[in-house]
Amino acid sequence: MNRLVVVSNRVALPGESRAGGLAVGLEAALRAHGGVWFGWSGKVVRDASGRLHEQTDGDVRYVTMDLNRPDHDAYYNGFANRTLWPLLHSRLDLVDYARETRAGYRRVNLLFAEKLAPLLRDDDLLWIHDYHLIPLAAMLRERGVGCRIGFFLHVPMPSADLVSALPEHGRLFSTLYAYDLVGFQTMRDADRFRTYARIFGGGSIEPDGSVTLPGGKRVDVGNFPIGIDAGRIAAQSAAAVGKPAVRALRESMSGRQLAIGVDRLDYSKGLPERFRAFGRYLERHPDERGRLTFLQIAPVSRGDVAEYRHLRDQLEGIAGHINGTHAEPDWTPLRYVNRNFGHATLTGFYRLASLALVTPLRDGMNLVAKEYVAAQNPENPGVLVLSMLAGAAAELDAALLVNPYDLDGVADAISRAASMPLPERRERWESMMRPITEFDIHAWCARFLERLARTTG
Ligand SMILES: O=P(O)(O)OC[C@H]1O[C@H](O[C@H]2O[C@H](CO)[C@@H](O)[C@H](O)[C@H]2O)[C@H](O)[C@@H](O)[C@@H]1O
Ligand SMILES: O=c1ccn([C@@H]2O[C@H](COP(=O)(O)OP(=O)(O)O)[C@@H](O)[C@H]2O)c(=O)[nH]1
Repeated sequence: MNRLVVVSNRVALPGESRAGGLAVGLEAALRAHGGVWFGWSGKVVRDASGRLHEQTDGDVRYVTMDLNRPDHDAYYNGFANRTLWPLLHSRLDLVDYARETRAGYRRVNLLFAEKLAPLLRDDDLLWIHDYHLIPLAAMLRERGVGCRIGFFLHVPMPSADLVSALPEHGRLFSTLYAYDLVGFQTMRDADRFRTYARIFGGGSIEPDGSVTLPGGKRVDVGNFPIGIDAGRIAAQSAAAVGKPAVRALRESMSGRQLAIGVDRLDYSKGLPERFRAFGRYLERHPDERGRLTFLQIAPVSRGDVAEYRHLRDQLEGIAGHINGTHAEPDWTPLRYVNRNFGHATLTGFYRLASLALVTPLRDGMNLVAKEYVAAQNPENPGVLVLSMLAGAAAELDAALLVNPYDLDGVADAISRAASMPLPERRERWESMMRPITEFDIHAWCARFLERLARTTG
C-alpha cells in the first residue's frame, strides 16, 4: 500500500479539540489509514517561519510548521480568509484584495513546498486540502516531486464569472492543473470547475469528466462528498446522555423542546438570518410560545479578521433583541453560547434536540448536519431543518429543506419540525441515514485515494 501524506493548513494534533469540519474529517481518515499529516502547527511565533515539529501517535506521524505573525497575517488572516474565503462563498461584497497579502500567501505556500519536498517519496499518495494551499502542487513539481498529487476543495467552487472577479485569477486557479486529481464536495462544484477550466484554461472536457489542457496535461476531476464517522457518532451520542453537561442541559429544559444550532462564528453560516427567522417563528406562531428553546453554539473563529468580529457584535445585538422582546420570567427563548465543545458532548446535545437548524447561506458540505442525524435515537429521531445552499443538501434531501434567506419559510419549517409526527420523522431519518452510513468518512477517503492511485498523470 502506498504511504498517505496529507497536507492541510489546519492539523488536529493528538488531544486537540477545535471546531472545524476539515480537521474532524481528516482526523478520522488518518486514524483509520495511517500516514503523515503535514501542516501549520497552530503556533504564531516571533522568529522566522518554518520551524518544524514532529510527533507520532499510533500510525500517524504529525509534522507541523510554525508561522510568524507577518506570514500568518498575510496568508491565513489575509489572502486565505479575507480574499479567497468570501470569494468562494459568493460574498464579493466582502472580498478584500491586496497584492501584499497575495504575496504572503505565495510565500507561505513556497515554504510549505520547501519543507515538504524532502519528506516525500515517489510512491507516496500526496493529498493536499483546501483553498489555503491551491498552488502547492505546482511548487512541489518545480522541486522535482514526482508522486501522485490530489487536491480536495472543502468549500464551494463558485461560477467562472464569480471567480473572474479576482484580479489575476488565472495565475492562481491555473495551478490546480498541476494536480493529478481535483476533488469537490458536490457534482455542481465539480461541474463549475470544469466550466472554469474550459472558459479560462482552454481545456476540453472529456466524457469521463476529466479535463485535458491545451498542452496535453490531463486532470481528473470528481465529486467526493465528505462524510462522518457515523458509527462512532451514534455510539458516542447514546453514551453521552450520562455526561454532566448533557444531563444539565436536559434538566434545564423543564420539559420544553430543544432546537439546536452548532456553527463556527462565520458569516457563511447565516446566523443573523437564522436568529431573525427564529424571532419570526415566535411572531408567526404565537400559540407555540414557550414550547421550544433554541440553543445556538457558536465558538469564535478567525477572531483576528475584522468581518468575524463585526459578526459577533451583530449577533449579540440580535440575540438581545429577540430575548428582550419574547422572553418570560421563566423562559429564555434563545440561548447563545460562544464556546467550543468537545465532539462527544456535542453528540449528546444533538440527541436531546427535537430539531436542528443548519441554515448556512453557502457551505461546502456542513458536517454538523450529518452529525445531528447520526446522533439521533432511532426510535424517536429529531428533524433536520437544512439550507438548500449547503453541500449536504445534495445527499440529505429528506431533511426539511429551506432557503435561508426566506425567513418566513424557515420560521414555518421550525414549527413543522417541532410538531412532526413520529412516523414521518422516522421515515425521513431512515432515508437520511442511508447516504450517511454508506458514504461515511472512510468511504470518502477510500474513494478519493483509489481514484488518485488510478490516475495516469
Ligand atoms: O481552520 P479554520 O480557519 O478554523 O476553519 C475551520 C474549517 O472551515 C472550513 O471547513 C470546510 O470543510 C468542512 C469539511 O469538508 C465542510 O463541511 C465545510 O462546509 C467547510 O466550510 C474550511 O474549509 C477548512 O479549511 C477549515 O479548517
Ligand atoms: O463547539 C464545537 C462546534 C463545532 N465542532 C465541530 O466542528 C465541525 C464543523 O464542521 P462543518 O463541516 O459543519 O463546518 P466548518 O466549521 O468546517 O465550516 C463539526 O464536526 C462539529 O462537530 C466542535 O467540535 N465543537
